[in-house]
Amino acid sequence: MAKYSRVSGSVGLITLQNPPVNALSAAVRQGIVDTVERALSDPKVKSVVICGQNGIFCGGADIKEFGSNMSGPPLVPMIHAIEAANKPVVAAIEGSALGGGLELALGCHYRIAHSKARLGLPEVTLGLLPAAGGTQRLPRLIGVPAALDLITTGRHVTAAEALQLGVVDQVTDHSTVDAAVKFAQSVAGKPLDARRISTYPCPRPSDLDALFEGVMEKVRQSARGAIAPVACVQAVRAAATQPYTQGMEREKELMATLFTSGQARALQYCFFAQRAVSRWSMPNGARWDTSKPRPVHKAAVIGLGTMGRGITVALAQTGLSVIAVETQEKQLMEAKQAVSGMLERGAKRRGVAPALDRISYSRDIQAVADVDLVIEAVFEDMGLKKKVFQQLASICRPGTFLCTNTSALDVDHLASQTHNPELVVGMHFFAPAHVMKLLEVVYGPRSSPQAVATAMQLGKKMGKISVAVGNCPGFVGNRMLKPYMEQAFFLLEEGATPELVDRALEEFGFPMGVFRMSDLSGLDVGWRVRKGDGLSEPGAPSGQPARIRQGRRYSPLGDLLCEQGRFGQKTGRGWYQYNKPGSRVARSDPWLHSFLEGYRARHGLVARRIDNQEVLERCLYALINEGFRILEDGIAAGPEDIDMIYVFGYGWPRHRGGPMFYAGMVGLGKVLERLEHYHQAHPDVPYLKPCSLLWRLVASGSPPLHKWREVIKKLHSQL
Ligand SMILES: CC/C=C\CC(=O)SCCNC(=O)CCNC(=O)[C@H](O)C(C)(C)COP(=O)(O)OP(=O)(O)OC[C@H]1O[C@@H](n2cnc3c(N)ncnc32)[C@H](O)[C@@H]1OP(=O)(O)O
Repeated sequence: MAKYSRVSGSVGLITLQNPPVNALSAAVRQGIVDTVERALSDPKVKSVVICGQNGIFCGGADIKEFGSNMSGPPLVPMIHAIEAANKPVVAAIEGSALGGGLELALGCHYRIAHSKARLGLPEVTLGLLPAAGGTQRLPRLIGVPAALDLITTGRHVTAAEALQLGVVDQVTDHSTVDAAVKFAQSVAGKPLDARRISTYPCPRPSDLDALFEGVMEKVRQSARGAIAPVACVQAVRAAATQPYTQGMEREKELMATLFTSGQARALQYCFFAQRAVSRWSMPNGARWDTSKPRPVHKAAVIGLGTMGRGITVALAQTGLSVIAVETQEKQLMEAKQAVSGMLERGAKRRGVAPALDRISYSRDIQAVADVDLVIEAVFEDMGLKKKVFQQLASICRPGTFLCTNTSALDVDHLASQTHNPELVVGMHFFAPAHVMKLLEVVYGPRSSPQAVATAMQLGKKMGKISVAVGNCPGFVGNRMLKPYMEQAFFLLEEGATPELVDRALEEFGFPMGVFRMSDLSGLDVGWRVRKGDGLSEPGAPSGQPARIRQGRRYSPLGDLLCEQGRFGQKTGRGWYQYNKPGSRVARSDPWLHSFLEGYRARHGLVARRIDNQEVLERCLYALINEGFRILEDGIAAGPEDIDMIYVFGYGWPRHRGGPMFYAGMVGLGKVLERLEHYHQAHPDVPYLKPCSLLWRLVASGSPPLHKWREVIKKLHSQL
């Protein structure tokens, strides 16, 4: 919808009305067409202002409409009609002008923005391109290199940057609509030919071919198989090399391919899933909309290793007062220096003052007595964490939330060390904690809804995608990683190399394959966990075959590498070799290959040819199967939670939507059939046995992902 009024005697004011972001739904587009026509045909109206209600200009096309049959007037002719108008049209930009919203503004003759407004063409993040003339008008207005940057990254720019680039004509700190109306009056009757961007020649850089080749190369590398960024470059190239009308044809043609692509569906799913996970629920019925968080002004971090330092930085940058505790003097001094460095670098990047004075450091845990919330981040050892929780329970004032940063340990067991287990939750950060977007908020059976709500809200304030999950070994992310890694090890035993497995996963879109990732995070991490689980020697009972543990197939390959001191990048050797300890460039290691050959010979294993498809099916379907078990167990409330954990914490390619979405795209029947096939071939690998929820979903006709919750609910009610 769009409201029309006449203001200051001669200015037609069109206000877009579609809360919350004034998206360009069919009704809004119809409203714009009607009100523009009305303004242009009213002889009293000499100029026009377009604005959005509630302080936001326009969040772009209505993404919800993309999945359905589009009706209503199309954007392109609507924007052309505005540009062709014989009265000046001014866009008054408050809040956001994004996607189709900015394209609408580019069709106007002038743009005035509030200083706090953000502008951008984020279509690429939805698997699309700015197909309402954005790829053709923006390069004509601001030049090819700047347009390529905005269109291929989708980044939002501030009003100040938009002014500097020439996207807007004026920035105001006051009422944007008042400024636009005044401006519209001042330009009434002035010639408009020079204000129609589509008529501008596109500035042609002298090194056009080199420029586009360079950008295409960069985009291909960072896109990891995503098609939209490549199409964006092709569309801008058309603007630089062809007349406007032909450029528009090219834009339309490229958009047609993207619009119906699986990648666009996946990315648009991610857009909504990212927002859906904040509407959390627990199996006991507690929910985001009925649980009130308590404000947190002062927090404490216990333990200033890598994780504790990152968490301290993230809290301070959020504006909280932080007490950072480390009992070892040397560690404390080192941590203080490291935290200050991180804060200074972050502040420099963001052009703000570093939040150094928000942190006070202490060696004495008693210093946390009056904080609202504590995040314990000591070494991942249950004995040590228990001791800290017992201390916290006696030191902290009543009502203090006690959170543990653990990647796998039993949150409920820690809660039982305190007098108030309802105040305890897990906050599983990902390294580096001040950079990584994911936070798993882990509730135990006794965690109160208020504790969960408070941790979720704190995560949001810290700029994290917070996902509430139940308590089980590994929670969601690491629990699913186990079968994935296990399959990768088995593939090595059967004839693959780390290079082959990693290449398949990287071509799929992961930034790093499983072995390169393992070298980065350190092989000793998993070794410690396996030892704790009694899997790795010497915990395993003597006399049992080397490749069987606890009655199931086991690969000791990772343990054997650790026994050789090959912990990955930090020791300069792991699944790959590195120039020196700490170096990041992985090189193939002949030692590893002959080690694998020797291992296979010792165990009577005959190497066979393994292709990319088998790598993907075995690693990914085993991981997905565990995802279904997690849903079945009620550890995650829905598939969106799992998908966002994998997209934001584990490098799952966003254009593939997350593991559960991917399973739906492949077809649940196919996933089931391949799991059955592999389980028959490897009956001693329980992770390959299709779980009952997957069977049930297939039996109920493989419903679309948004209907899975109904099937899960039925399953739970029958248990
Ligand atoms: C021919 C094709 C031409 C054009 C193509 C396009 O224009 S594609 C769309 C391009 N636009 C975008 O990508 C912008 C997406 N929106 C945002 O980035 C943010 O929502 C925004 C506008 C910066 C506001 O952020 P804020 O944090 O304030 O709110 P939130 O993100 O939680 O959104 C609030 C609710 O609005 C829904 N929503 C937002 N944008 C759209 C949209 N374009 N279409 C439909 N719905 C949108 C969002 O899902 C939230 O809904 P809720 O139910 O509350 O979760």
